[in-house]
Amino acid sequence: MRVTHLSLTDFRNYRTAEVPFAAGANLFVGRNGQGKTNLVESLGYLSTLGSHRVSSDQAMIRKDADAAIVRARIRHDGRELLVEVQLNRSSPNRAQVNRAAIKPRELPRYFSSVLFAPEDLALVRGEPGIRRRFLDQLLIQQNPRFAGVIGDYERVLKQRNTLLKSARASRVREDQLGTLDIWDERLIQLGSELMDARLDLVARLSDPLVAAYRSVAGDDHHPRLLPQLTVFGAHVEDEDDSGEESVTGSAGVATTEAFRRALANVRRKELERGLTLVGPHRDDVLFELNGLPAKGYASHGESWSFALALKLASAELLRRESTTGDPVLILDDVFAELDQARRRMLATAVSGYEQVLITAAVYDDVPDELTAHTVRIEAGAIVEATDA
Ligand SMILES: Nc1ncnc2c1ncn2[C@@H]1O[C@H](COP(=O)(O)OP(=O)(O)OP(=O)(O)O)[C@@H](O)[C@H]1O
Repeated sequence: MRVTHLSLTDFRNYRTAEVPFAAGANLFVGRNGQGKTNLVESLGYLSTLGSHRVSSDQAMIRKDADAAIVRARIRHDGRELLVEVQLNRSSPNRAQVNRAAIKPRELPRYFSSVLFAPEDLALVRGEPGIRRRFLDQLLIQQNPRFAGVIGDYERVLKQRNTLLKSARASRVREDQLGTLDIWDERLIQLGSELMDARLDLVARLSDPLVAAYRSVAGDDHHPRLLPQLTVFGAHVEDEDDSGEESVTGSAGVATTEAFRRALANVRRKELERGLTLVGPHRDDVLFELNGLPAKGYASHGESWSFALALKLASAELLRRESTTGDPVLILDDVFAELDQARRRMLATAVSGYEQVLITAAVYDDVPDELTAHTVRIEAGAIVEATDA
């Protein structure tokens, strides 16, 4: 799929903007702080309902405005769609497809993009929550139904934690906590569905990741993704305190059963701490490079290649498995970080995509084959668009 036109209203530093897009590579250049990232961020938002820079939507609404509108004309399989989201300061966001209202969470059914930016280094170096969010976002892109599963799980988790906290405060005895069992069942059901989906996703990402790593780094490295599930750790901890190999993979034990046993094992601790200690909200996925954890061992360049390869692998998966076809690939501020050889390799790696959007402060950082359609941006305005 590809974007043919983007309209922005009060999005970040854009009052209004009308941006035409070409098929293939589109380069957005301009000095620092002019609005290049803002522009591609708007398209990232349209497909994931999130920003790669902020967790709150408020920052994306232009200062002094009440609402921001992102409207994109999309072409896929010979059909045109008008996809739109409105971010509101003081009321729920709204979305439309061809002027008909839809739930915002349905947007990934209509528009798909994968964005890579320097912030993605945190995928490798940051906290587990960043990796969980990455997996969940990809799950939702592949199947928007998961937004509901994840939302429900988080709600049940919150309610269960409230119950555990109040039990701790009033020192209620364990056997008086009948309602906890009811919450447990709901938590287990939703949590197992999420864990299974993440395990399956990680398995499907593995081969594309190896191929993508080779395509951007050229080295014969072996990147691996190893799921770390707290419910398996807790289950085996009881029999073997090392808990080492216990935490990776499903080891043939159904996640539902593992979750149930893990909750039973940690119940006393949970009542002491007033917190749910096992489940997908505490899981991680270990990124390994040549047998060593990337976090803490990989060099800056290797970590960067790992994060980039993960995003390219995601794009490949969406391309293979989704009805939306090729996602729009977005490379935000990427080329400045790479040496000449890697710039060329990346240009080759992305050349097969129907559309690639690139931002750069320095035109010469971007390989020639990606500069055919160049748009110059200054202070939240398109000042020039040229086709080679
Ligand atoms: N909600 C907002 N309202 C108004 N202006 C905003 C808002 N959010 C961000 N900006 C402005 O947008 C500008 C940053 O734009 P952007 O991040 O797109 O820069 P860029 O062109 O990608 O720069 P760089 O090359 O440094 O990455 C800043 O001047 C910032 O103050």
